[in-house]
Amino acid sequence: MIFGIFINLLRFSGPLYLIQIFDRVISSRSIETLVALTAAALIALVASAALETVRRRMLSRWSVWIEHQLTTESVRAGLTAGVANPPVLANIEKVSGFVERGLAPWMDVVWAPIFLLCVYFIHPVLCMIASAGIALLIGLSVLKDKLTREPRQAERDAAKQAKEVLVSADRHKDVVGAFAMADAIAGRWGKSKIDGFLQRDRLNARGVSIDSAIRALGRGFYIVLLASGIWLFLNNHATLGGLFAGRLIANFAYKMVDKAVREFRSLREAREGYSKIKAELARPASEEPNLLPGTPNGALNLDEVSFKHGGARGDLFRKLSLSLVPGELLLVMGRAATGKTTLSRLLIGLLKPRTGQIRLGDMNVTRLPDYIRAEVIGYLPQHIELFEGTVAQNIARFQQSGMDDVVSAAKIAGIHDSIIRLSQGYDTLLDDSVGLSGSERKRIALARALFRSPRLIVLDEPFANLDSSSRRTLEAAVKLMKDSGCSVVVTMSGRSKRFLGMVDKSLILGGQKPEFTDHIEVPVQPSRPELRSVK
Ligand SMILES: Nc1ncnc2c1ncn2[C@@H]1O[C@H](COP(=O)(O)OP(=O)(O)OP(=O)(O)O)[C@@H](O)[C@H]1O
Repeated sequence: MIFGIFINLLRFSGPLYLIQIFDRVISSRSIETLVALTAAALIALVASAALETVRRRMLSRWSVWIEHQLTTESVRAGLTAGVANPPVLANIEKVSGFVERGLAPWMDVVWAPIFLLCVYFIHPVLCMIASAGIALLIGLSVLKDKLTREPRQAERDAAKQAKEVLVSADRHKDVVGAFAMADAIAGRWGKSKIDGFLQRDRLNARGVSIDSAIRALGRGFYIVLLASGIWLFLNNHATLGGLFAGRLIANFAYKMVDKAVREFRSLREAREGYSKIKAELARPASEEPNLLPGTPNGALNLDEVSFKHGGARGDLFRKLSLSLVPGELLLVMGRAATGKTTLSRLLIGLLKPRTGQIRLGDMNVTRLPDYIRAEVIGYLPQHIELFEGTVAQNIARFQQSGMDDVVSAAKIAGIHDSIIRLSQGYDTLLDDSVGLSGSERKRIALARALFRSPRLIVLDEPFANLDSSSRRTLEAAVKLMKDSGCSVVVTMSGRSKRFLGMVDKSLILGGQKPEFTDHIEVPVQPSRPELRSVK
């Protein structure tokens, strides 16, 4: 704003120069005055340009600073909450974009009334014409914003939909190929694209006609102002210098308003974005982590844990209690959709129990800071996803790490030999060209779970789709983990007799007792969801 004061004060050098030239130099015919005035006007021009440059650089740096301060933290918070592209990012971009391009015109526009007041002192008629022109300009711009808002949003939605169709097709390209779905998907994409074109056409139809009216208004404003100035001059109501200076100042005011209203949409979007960011930042911070000195051991305790999925009618688990001492293995069995994955996600702290507590050692798992949780809990999800990056980066979870930890995890997971046979060994990039089998990918994911010897490891359906040799490797890995004092939770919907020899405790979900547990006495929990637990 301070820069704006000087930049706008310097603008008066032009009108003052005109008044002096027309009303003084022409009558006095003084060349010295002409040279001195011209030099002063040029100096003012250079000073104004320099100030404008500095102001722009400051605003652009400020905009980068805003993004830098907020985006990384927002992405981190979003990813922690399971959202890869949090909506707040778009709001941050709107605010920083406005600061870079729209803020200067909106700070300058407060000068428009001051300029109009100066025109009034030159002649009230000029001021009235200028004010009428500016009022018309504002009216047309508000109308344009109103008429184009809806088709603009519809066009954005259609473009987003078209993009999502392609992203989803890319993610499931095997299915697309196997079921010859290319035509159907191209059709869906084309429909969204055509919707987008139609909306853009509506947008253009409305926007273009108002834009033409605004352009015509600008030219008309120039002509009417000149004509009325000449009329005033001819009737001796204004001097020639006053006429040109008045026109120039009125033009400044009009241009300022014009620039500001062009940024009207970005001002509105930035304001909305800013309120959303503020609301996001004002959310109560999550409860303080219950940090205690030392690393938790692998003792796992579930104390009357109940859980309900958002939108579900009843609890999936009700008052579930169990405990594991370090080195014990809990086998969680149950048919499809009985809650094995949900329980795994509760144990690793990704879901929060509705009531009750899950503790690892003395720490409440759901309140553990992410970086500690990642150190002490390993997880093998049911559906394996590896990231674009090298094998070593995937195992080390993209953390800075020595190769010793990576190789040791790969060895326990039984994948070391396969990795060193790859063209670049641990530095091989895991992209589509790497021919890894499903079980090899699973073992890399297992190595990622075992990286730096966690205290609790949760394996969700690790035996699904494994051949007998891979099963044996996995069983050996589980045994090694148990022997090192790590608590292990394994979910399973099938049977594995060999594996049962290692199980210390088991939990049956869904009330259906698998036949291979006949020798175990199973107490039945009466309330829904028919949870049974056994020792
Ligand atoms: N995000 C969610 N929102 C609402 N309900 C969910 C959600 N995730 C899972 N469910 C429901 O919770 C129940 C348990 O699902 P879960 O995936 O935990 O079962 P599961 O035993 O692992 O199944 P499967 O063996 O088929 O993988 C199912 O009825 C499922 O529809």
